[in-house]
Amino acid sequence: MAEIPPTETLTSVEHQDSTDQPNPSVSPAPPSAVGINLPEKRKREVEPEPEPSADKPKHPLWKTSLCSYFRRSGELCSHGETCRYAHGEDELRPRPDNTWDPTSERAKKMAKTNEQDEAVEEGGVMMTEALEEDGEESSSGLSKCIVNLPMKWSSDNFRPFLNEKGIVFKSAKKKKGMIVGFVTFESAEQSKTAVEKLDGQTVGNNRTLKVSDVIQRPFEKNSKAALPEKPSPDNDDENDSLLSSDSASKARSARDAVTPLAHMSYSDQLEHKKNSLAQILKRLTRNARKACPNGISLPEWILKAREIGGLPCKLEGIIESPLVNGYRNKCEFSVGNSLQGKHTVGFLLGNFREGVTAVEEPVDCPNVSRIACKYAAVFQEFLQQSSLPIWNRLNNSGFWRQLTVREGRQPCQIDADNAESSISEVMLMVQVCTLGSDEGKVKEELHRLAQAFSAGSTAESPPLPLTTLVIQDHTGISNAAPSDAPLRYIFLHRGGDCGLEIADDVAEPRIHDHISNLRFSISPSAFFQVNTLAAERLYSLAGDWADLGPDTLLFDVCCGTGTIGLTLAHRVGMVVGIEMNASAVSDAERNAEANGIKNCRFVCGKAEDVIGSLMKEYLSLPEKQDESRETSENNESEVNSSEENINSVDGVVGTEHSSVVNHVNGHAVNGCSKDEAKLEKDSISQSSSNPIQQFKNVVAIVDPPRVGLHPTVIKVLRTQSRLRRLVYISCNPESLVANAIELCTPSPDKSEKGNNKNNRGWRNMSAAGLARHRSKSMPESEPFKPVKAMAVDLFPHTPHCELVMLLER
Ligand SMILES: C[S@@+](CC[C@H](N)C(=O)[O-])C[C@H]1O[C@@H](n2cnc3c(N)ncnc32)[C@H](O)[C@@H]1O
Repeated sequence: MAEIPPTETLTSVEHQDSTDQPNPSVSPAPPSAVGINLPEKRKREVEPEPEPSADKPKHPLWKTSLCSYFRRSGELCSHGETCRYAHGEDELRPRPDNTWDPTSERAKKMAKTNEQDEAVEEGGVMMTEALEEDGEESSSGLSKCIVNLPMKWSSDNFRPFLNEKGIVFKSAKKKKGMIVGFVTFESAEQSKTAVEKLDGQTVGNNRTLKVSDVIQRPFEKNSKAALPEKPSPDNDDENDSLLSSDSASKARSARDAVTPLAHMSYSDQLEHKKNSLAQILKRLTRNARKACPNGISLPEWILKAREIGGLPCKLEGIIESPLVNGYRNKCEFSVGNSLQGKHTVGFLLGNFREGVTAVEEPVDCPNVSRIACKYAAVFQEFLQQSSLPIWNRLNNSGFWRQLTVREGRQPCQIDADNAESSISEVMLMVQVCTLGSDEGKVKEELHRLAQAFSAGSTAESPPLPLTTLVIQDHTGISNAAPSDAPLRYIFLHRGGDCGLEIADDVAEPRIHDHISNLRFSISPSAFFQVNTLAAERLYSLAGDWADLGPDTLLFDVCCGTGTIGLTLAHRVGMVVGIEMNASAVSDAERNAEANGIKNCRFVCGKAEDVIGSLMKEYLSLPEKQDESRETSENNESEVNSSEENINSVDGVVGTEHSSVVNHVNGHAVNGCSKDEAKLEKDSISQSSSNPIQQFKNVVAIVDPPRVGLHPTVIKVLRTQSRLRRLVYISCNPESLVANAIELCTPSPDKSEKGNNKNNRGWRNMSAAGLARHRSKSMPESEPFKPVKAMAVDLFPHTPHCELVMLLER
């Protein structure tokens, strides 16, 4: 485990990482415009300078960001030569992941060049789909991409623009949110004239247009007959969980796209992640300081932050992943055309909105197992001969969309050099869109596919594990399917001469994995951490920090298949798990039973809908009425008042959050519906007549999705005064920081609570700004304080990392 010496972290408020600055293009509206009464600006406290030392090794981020003082004043700051930040572009060095400080001229120039030129160099715009209009495929060479169009344009803006320029065309298409438009011509002459008239023209806000060839699909044959109807475009977002959006927006290889840190040694990767996390954590101190209401003294943790370089608490280090290569137990492979136009199963090289649909094979991606690569290759081979078309992201049409490979491991000592030997089960899930396809033909093709996978598995020696094949039917625009998308199951039983048996319409299949000697049954759509061995370390750390005992009631918020609660159940009196995905909840119940665990209850519902009632049910009990009545009444009124507050802000804030949740999960309701959640609420209130044990120690471990916790959940946790300890596990440190601002900032007294109705500027606020704003309406309650934090690397070779923070009060 690598420790962070406090002296190596930044020490001056002045010297913030420039990535901390709000994005200038989305700068928040001035306070007056959004009705926020900002407290008077606090006097900036001068923090000690780092000791310059010639023999000390340089900080890994040495001179990789511009000094904010220098940027503002153009002069050397008080640290002079010893400043770890660059005084000017000349001094600036690239970051360990080969990117540049995004606020530097160099990065801005590169971004512009990338946008305008790189996209149209040899590889075209990496748009490997052809435009098909009215069922007619464009003939080779008569389609062009126009790059660098305004993002907000749709076809309705694009076509009049072409007409205005006197361009004659057969069809033209442009999606909002993309910088690329597509035009098809009737003749080579029309195409030539368009290139002459458009290339190099400026449009909108000084955007220089480039005209490029669409990469054609030499491998695609007449597949029009099977094209389904076009679903309406409501979402352009691609959600390939492996694509590293923040590093390679247009990578040249799958390896660069999904494992952008793979060129670094593992110890350098850990150092890099730890330093990035430290920078993000400092935002918690800065924002909580800013949000602290006037007239209320700053909490001690903020005052003490200067002693640890501005961190809100000690960042204790980063726990390594036991497996560094081939660690992923789940890989989602997209189906698309490669840059050479071949049907390919692998990873997208960038974002669809930038015109990238090119998919490349998962070659040299060190996080993917050999087994997953092998099944991707088998599927790719199959697609070359299939009579059904692959999915076209541009037209939202086609049949074959995605392959997910999920692996289950036996409970054995893992040999890092032969990790594959522990993989005993494999679930293959193929996503298709059957809309408009002939059912007979679909059945035939699925049968052939099952045979191809079976043959692929037995062709290896020893044969690759293959437990089940699941077909997921999904008609949406993005590959992120809702958890209730229809499934068909094909069990593959090898036996006798026949090689396999296909059994349609049988009970939902599962695979199994092991954590802390427990066996977990996982259904196709349920969440399970992708790095099982590192997850085991994550959960045990969370358990250690939660200070558990037989008199502990543990709330496992966003519990998935119950992994955290079940692995810690033997250390507590009772676990209450909350999860919105119905399949995951039934997995959790099944897992409790299979492992003989009796002290767990799992509730299906959105945490924001059920947590208030659950806390009330468990924490307002008659036994300790005398001593707790007052508190519980207070809590009740606090929770109620927080609900009122939420409603008052919610027209804006709540809507925003739910739309994010919906967006992340792909669809409006993922798992339990609001009504089901309400039923769950009803069942909670009915069951409150049953005797429920009173617990002394109440702890919550929260493990939310990337967007973080819903504001209602934050308010319930904050205002439930019997909850003294909270362990926050996060795969997105930015949302942890935003949520912790609300949990840890002192609440304003009644007189200071501003009018929060006028929130028109919220869309432009950063997550931290929004959290500061929300903290103003936090009901009076004792804030938490950050006690310690630790990173756990679940995702070697990528910039991602889990972060755990202990909050107490
Ligand atoms: C990061 S996963 C953690 C799962 C589990 N703790 C584990 O480690 O396996 C987040 C989980 O939160 C669930 N989830 C997302 N939004 C939710 C909400 N609003 N309420 C309850 N659960 C939610 C997801 O379905 C997913 O299972």
